[in-house]
Amino acid sequence: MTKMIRSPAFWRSFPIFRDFDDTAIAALAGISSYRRWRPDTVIFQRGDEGNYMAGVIVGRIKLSLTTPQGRELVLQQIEAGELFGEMALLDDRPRSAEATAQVATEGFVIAKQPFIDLVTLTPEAAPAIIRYLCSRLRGTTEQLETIALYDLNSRVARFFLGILRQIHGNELPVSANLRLSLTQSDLAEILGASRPKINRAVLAIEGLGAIRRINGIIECNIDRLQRIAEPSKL
Ligand SMILES: Nc1ncnc2c1ncn2[C@@H]1O[C@@H]2COP(=O)(O)O[C@H]2[C@H]1O
Repeated sequence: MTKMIRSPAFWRSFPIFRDFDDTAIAALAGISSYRRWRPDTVIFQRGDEGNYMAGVIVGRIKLSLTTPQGRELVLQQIEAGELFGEMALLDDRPRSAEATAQVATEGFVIAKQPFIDLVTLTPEAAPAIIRYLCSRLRGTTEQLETIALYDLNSRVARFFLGILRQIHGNELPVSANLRLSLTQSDLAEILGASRPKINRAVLAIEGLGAIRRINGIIECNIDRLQRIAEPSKL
């Protein structure tokens, strides 16, 4: 695995590093170290000092906020090929959310000061980081829109369509199959609702013929999902 994080192709598979030149890529390999996190490990807490950012090679990290009463909002789930913990590193403020490994996860960390030095020396870095942060802000806007403006059936439908777009791009087929590695509790955390309510919404969507669950696979009827996702278009 350490061999893998020395390879330029590995680094360029992370969109933020795609345009880095060979020197910068070699430097990245030199300032990063391999990490392995067991399931349920809290990697950092909100408010901690942030002296590294991290990336996922295999597995899944949850970024979330938790109230003192234990209510949780999942901001994002980070999968292979994605980074997290870059904000505290870039703005010199404490961690803005908690990071937890949801499953056995392998990844790497990049120490703060060497990364800042590298960014200062790499002209491609600033535009790449700006693009990355813009895409994160767009994700947050969509999440806010979904939670604030849509009822739960629409939220679930929008969630399925979001995953299908990650797989197929914006031109979705008429129907597509999904295999989710998430439980209904995970879905409840992501969509900001209780598990029983998510269960009712999934049943309602199934009752409307937009999905069919067979042996862990979700068969999606895209047109019906889109109608539920955007009820005003009905
Ligand atoms: N709104 C958000 N959407 C997605 N990811 C976020 C959001 N806010 C914070 N994060 C990530 O959660 C991380 C928490 O630690 P950092 O603040 O260092 O960096 C943060 C980002 O990587």
